[in-house]
Amino acid sequence: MPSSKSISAAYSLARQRYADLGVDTEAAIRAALRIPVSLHCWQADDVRGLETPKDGIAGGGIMSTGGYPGRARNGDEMRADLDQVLKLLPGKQRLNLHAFYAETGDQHVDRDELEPQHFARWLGWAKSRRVGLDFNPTYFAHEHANSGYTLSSADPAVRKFWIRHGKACRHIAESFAQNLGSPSVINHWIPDGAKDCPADRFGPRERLAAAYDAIFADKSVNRKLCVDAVEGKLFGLGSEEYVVGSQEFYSNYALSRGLVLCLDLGHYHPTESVADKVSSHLAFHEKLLLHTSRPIRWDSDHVVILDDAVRNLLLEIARGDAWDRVYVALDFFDASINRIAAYVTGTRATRQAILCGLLDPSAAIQAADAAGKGHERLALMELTRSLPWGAVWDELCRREDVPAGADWLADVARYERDVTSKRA
Ligand SMILES: C[C@H](O)[C@H](O)[C@@H](O)C(=O)CO
Ligand SMILES: [Mn+2]
Repeated sequence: MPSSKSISAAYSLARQRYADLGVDTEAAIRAALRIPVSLHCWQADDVRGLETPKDGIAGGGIMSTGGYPGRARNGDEMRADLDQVLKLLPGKQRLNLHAFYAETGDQHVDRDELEPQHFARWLGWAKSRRVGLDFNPTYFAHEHANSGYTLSSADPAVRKFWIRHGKACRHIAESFAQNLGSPSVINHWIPDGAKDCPADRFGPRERLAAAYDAIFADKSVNRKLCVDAVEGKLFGLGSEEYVVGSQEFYSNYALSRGLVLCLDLGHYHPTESVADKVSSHLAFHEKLLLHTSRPIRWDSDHVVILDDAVRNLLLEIARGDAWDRVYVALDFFDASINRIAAYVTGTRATRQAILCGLLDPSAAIQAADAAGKGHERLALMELTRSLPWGAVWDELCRREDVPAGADWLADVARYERDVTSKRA
């Protein structure tokens, strides 16, 4: 358990070490704290949603596995858990809600009839915590998703149902933004696809483009408040062979319609570098939404750690000075470990990657490169791996009055003893 004094002492040595490389740690700390990270609400309850009591897992292309006790069972428990999580995190956080976390009491309200009032309790919580809200339509875990196709379904009734849902969600996101004074990023992801070779790859994609056009045709929604994003992937559970909303589909769709493109670290072939995609997309797209996640062999949505994929992604944003062109959000769900610790680990790792990006001695590295000294560039890049960023991180935590190092584990243990272990 590092004392405040030893944290400050280690920091002052680290500060000098970075200064020698032309890096201002004070500016990096300030910037790292300012960048909002949007916490996904669905780690709290294993992506089950609040609509109706569910015994099973959420159907539709994603799955949380594990049986660690203490998952949140209702909105109040989710919010209590999130309060605990927020106490352990430095910096600015947002909350990312999914539509099936609507709270409608005893009344059944189907997805196409959702309104801002059904999220009043979430909004009240967000207001009192001074946290911005982001949003997602829930195009899965519903009888109209059972065929494996939603917005791209060949059945016009199914398609229209989901179009109405998408439209309803945009109004909800807009109202969050109006009430909280901060634009709400709404991310559209659908599970549509085929387990095996489809007979027709064209039809679903043409229908999907038309369905989205119908959703985004609603000009009564202010696109400065409701920031629309679309998220593709390579494959999903049950859509191993064919994903209608592929990366290529969404890249072209977002560009041609002026929407934000979402890149999820779990959505590509394991050898693809998402970091390398950033500069290609930002040469054409105005903004990107980044989902930090951790795929292990497949899109398994493991808790984010400070691995090369996450570090390189945020480093790329730093080197391109593209902080105001990205939204950073989390996307993982692990039911096999304490869920509060999962949140804290994943959110801290994401913010640590942001800090590491901001601490990069890019100017020195780029100067070596420009001088044709590839060996110096390489050596400096290697040096960054052993620079004392951890001392800067601890200082950042100290200034925010949140536990440094792994001291937060004691708070997690206390909360588990007093709260989550008592849940049946
Ligand atoms: C629950 C989210 O909508 C989901 O995780 C999505 O963002 C995704 O990545 C699906 O694979
Ligand atoms: Mn995602």
